[in-house]
Amino acid sequence: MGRSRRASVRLPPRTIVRHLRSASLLAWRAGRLGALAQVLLTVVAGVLPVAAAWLTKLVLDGLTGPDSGTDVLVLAVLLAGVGVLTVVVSQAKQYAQAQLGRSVALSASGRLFAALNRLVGLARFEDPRFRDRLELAQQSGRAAPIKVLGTGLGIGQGVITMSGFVGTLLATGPWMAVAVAVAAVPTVRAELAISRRRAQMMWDTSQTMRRELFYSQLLTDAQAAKEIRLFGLGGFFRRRMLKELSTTQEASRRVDRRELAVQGLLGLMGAVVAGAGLLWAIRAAQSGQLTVGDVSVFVAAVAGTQSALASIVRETASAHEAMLTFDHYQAIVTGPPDLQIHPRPISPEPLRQGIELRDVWFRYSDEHPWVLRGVNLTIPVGTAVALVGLNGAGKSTLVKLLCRFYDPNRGAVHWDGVDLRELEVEQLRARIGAVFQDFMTYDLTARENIGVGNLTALTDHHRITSAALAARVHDTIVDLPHGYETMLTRIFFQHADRDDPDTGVFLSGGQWQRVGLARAFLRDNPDLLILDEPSAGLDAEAEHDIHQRLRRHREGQTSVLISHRLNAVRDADHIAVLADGQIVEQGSHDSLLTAGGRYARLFTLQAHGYSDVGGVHGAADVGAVP
Ligand SMILES: Nc1ncnc2c1ncn2[C@@H]1O[C@H](COP(=O)(O)OP(=O)(O)OP(=O)(O)O)[C@@H](O)[C@H]1O
Repeated sequence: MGRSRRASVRLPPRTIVRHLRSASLLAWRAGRLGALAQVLLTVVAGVLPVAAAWLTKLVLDGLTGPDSGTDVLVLAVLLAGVGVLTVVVSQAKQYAQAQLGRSVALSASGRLFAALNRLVGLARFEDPRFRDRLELAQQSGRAAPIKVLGTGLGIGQGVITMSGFVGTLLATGPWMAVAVAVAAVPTVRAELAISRRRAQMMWDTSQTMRRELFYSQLLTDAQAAKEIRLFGLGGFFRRRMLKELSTTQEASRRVDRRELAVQGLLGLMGAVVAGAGLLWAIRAAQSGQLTVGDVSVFVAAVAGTQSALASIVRETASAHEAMLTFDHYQAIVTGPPDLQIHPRPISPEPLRQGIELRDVWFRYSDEHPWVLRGVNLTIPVGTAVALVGLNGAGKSTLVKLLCRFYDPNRGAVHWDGVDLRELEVEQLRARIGAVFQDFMTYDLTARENIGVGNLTALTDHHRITSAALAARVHDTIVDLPHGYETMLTRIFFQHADRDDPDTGVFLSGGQWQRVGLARAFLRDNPDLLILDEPSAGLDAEAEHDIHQRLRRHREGQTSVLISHRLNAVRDADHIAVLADGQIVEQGSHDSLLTAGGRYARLFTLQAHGYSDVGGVHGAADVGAVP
């Protein structure tokens, strides 16, 4: 944990005040009625202890004084009423707080995820510091506004109670009011220091917490279960998870211990002050200076002032801590865009000439090596361009730049001569259809798994089935227990349904791949079709079939195809070979074979591999070539 991580929890007072305002506004906008109810109940809750103390005094004085009569009974009934009201108000406050908490959680999560969706690129999601922030932001966005309101009201309640008791103290033993106030000064400092320490601890342990979460999710993940069992990794990951958990716990134990020591000392000091006051009050009562009722209200006033003051200090420290973590929420919600946003973005026109990469240099961050080093490539409209290269050559990175998930560090990608940075990014992506190597398998129905490829067609049965037919997965889907409405997961079902196949199914890897293809086909005639290893999980027959279909589907369309099976790319109009971050060869299949370079070597190697075993279609993985 570096120095920068430690420094980040200190906030200037101006920022704290700004966060306080934002958090209060968030709570207020989320539930005005709930917030008002809280304020009202807090005022009542603040007055009640003072009323109870005074009524007790009056009852005691009535009982022991000369004119005891029916008034005492009335006072006793009032005292009992205050007792009942205290319980009712406390319960009502709890309910109002929980209700407000729910509204704030809804509103805060809505804002946070809207901010995440505004990030158009991928870099932030891959930045560990951002992920740490996100983890804390999810907690603090929901908790901080409630805490701020709660602490604000808690302080208000404390002030009301304290004012009542301080008045009482001033009337009975004014020096006691001063002593209680002076004893509170170190408490304020200590509580604020502890709150800072706790916020620091949360930031310092955020990575450990994320790792613990990662291991615990891994141990419960259905997909990971296979390897974990085969390789006997259960104990290994469990130990790692427990280690991370105990590291986090150790850090929080250290803060708890310090808090315990500080609280103990402060409690001792408070007890000494209260004890001295009690002695004085008893002596004063013995000498006839105070009545029994006076002693009771004095003792209640000392205890009440101390506890109200302690609660004010605690609440202040808690608000301070909440603001330190709320900073992460604010940083994400009000953070700058991840990619450069053009002030007046152009709406991209249908592709007429082509896409061009001009001297594109790219690396994932300053700490990473260059992946692309001056790539120049033209993808003319209506042509199929294949990207070929060893594992890690940068093929997927290049297509991610075409979708503008990242911007090049140097050079530019042009869409009909316009830099992608000048185009409206959502509209650009609406013109691109893609199947990625690591496509998603959603825990949704078959229809939705295809429909997410184009939300306007989500409920259009005809379009969904056409896409499924094109990807040759329609027959598989209609054979499922509920056809297109079958859930392609079994993770959401109740225990009682676990043996019922109707509740959801698992697809094979190849079947999923076809669903992924159908998803891409749902985009009507995209201007650019990206196929990054679209057939890696298919059997030889299916692969051949899919490639035939893709060929037809691509016909006349602008497409970029990545495949390690060179047989699948030989029909492309143009083949570009990537190596060492550059295009080292390009041309048609025939011209590249004639040139006898890298492509020719790889193709011959694969072809030999197949002729050795008598195969015809497909080829071995280029990445396997040393
Ligand atoms: N998100 C990322 N952050 C940092 N480095 C990355 C990231 N994605 C890829 N890389 C690195 O960039 C390089 C190129 O990766 P890329 O996935 O583009 O290669 P590829 O040619 O598609 O490989 P493959 O054939 O194995 O799919 C690799 O060295 C990889 O480690």
